[in-house]
Amino acid sequence: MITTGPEIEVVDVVKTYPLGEGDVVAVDHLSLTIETGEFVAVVGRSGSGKTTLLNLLAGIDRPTSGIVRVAGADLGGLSESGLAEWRGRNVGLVFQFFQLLPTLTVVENVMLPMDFAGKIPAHQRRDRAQELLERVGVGDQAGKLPATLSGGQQQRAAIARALANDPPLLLADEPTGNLDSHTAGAVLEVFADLNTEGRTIVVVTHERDIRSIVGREIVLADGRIVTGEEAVTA
Ligand SMILES: Nc1ncnc2c1ncn2[C@@H]1O[C@H](COP(=O)(O)OP(=O)(O)OP(=O)(O)O)[C@@H](O)[C@H]1O
Repeated sequence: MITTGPEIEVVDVVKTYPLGEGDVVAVDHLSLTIETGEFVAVVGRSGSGKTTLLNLLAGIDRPTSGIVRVAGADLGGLSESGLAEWRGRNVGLVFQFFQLLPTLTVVENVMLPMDFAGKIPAHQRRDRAQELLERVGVGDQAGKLPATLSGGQQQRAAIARALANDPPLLLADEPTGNLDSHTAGAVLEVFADLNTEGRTIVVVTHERDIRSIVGREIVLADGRIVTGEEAVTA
């Protein structure tokens, strides 16, 4: 994982969504830097812009204005296909509702991003997928269909899938939002372990205990980063 400069650099980014009676400003002149190897939580009330920010970092959305540099790339300079290729190699995504393909077995779900990116040689993919599933504690579930797993097991499988192409950066949007508190804590521990291996991790979350796990909390309110008193009440 050789990188130069910070893993993430956001400079004066604005994201607006057109709405009938005027634009919604989801991200409002936001700048931030996240260094390689950081574990950061993005918190804030519903509608504060957390998911929008994460989607900008993943290159799923493009900013209305401003610069987004992630994992060595200026995302504004990439075409749609360039973005998809960059994402496949550099970013692992984890979502609230796991989004495993229901007709593929768990191990096949983990192999899928390897097939798309072509970064891992074909003959290594199944063994690598199995190893990743074992790494996150669900190696014994590899041959099953996702629907037969518990929520926590499905999220572990989704994390293994996010690691498929060994990305330097993991982005997770409410990864524990659909789990009970005990299971949520265990899943957050998986992220913490992956962070100690040097991976940069950004998690959007509503978890109250997140501060004891992550290195830094970024508090959003109305599309801006807030600090001090403002952050406490946000
Ligand atoms: N596709 C869209 N079209 C129009 N408005 C949108 C769109 N996506 C988000 N918004 C608006 O942008 C603002 C920020 O939304 P966002 O989903 O980023 O917030 P959030 O902090 O992730 O909220 P939550 O915690 O509820 O998921 C909100 O006012 C939302 O209604």
